[in-house]
Amino acid sequence: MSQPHNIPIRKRAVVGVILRQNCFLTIRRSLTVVAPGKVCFPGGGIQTGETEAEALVREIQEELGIESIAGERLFETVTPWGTSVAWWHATIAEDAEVVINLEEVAESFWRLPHELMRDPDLLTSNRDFLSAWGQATFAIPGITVPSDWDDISG
Ligand SMILES: Nc1nc2c([nH]c(=O)n2[C@@H]2O[C@H](COP(=O)(O)OP(=O)(O)OP(=O)(O)O)[C@@H](O)[C@H]2O)c(=O)[nH]1
Repeated sequence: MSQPHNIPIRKRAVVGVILRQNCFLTIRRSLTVVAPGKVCFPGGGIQTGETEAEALVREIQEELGIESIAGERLFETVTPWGTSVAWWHATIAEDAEVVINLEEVAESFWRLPHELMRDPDLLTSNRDFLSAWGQATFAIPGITVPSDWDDISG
């Protein structure tokens, strides 16, 4: 765990870290969901009886209309509002075409790490996730930390 555990866990969620040519697949949340307009990875709450990997694949399908394969569990955090978030690497077909679900997602885009880090709309927890990656707390398959990461994240 990356954070102290004095926060009671009220909910469990999973998010998908998907890469293509050094870019992360990211979404801008729709204006009708929690944290409207914020930028983050696809993901959502884990339903009763679901494994994290099952929830991951379901959420990516629901939000982006693409099939994915759950890879490695990378990291775990607890948000200040009591959501335990499991961060998973996931893969999609090279030619997979994203079709966003407009009820949940306003837009999706591929972002280089520094572009994401500098986005003022990035969810704070995602900035923390990228910082931890930059400090080699965990590795993400298929991408290495940019050599100028300290300048980017500082
Ligand atoms: N989707 C998503 N949620 C994230 C990310 N990072 C992060 O801390 N979260 C947290 O994980 C939780 C689940 O996100 P969510 O709001 O999309 O899920 P939800 O249960 O409302 O939606 P759902 O109805 O699709 O399950 C929220 O507390 C959210 O703040 C991220 O990159 N993507």
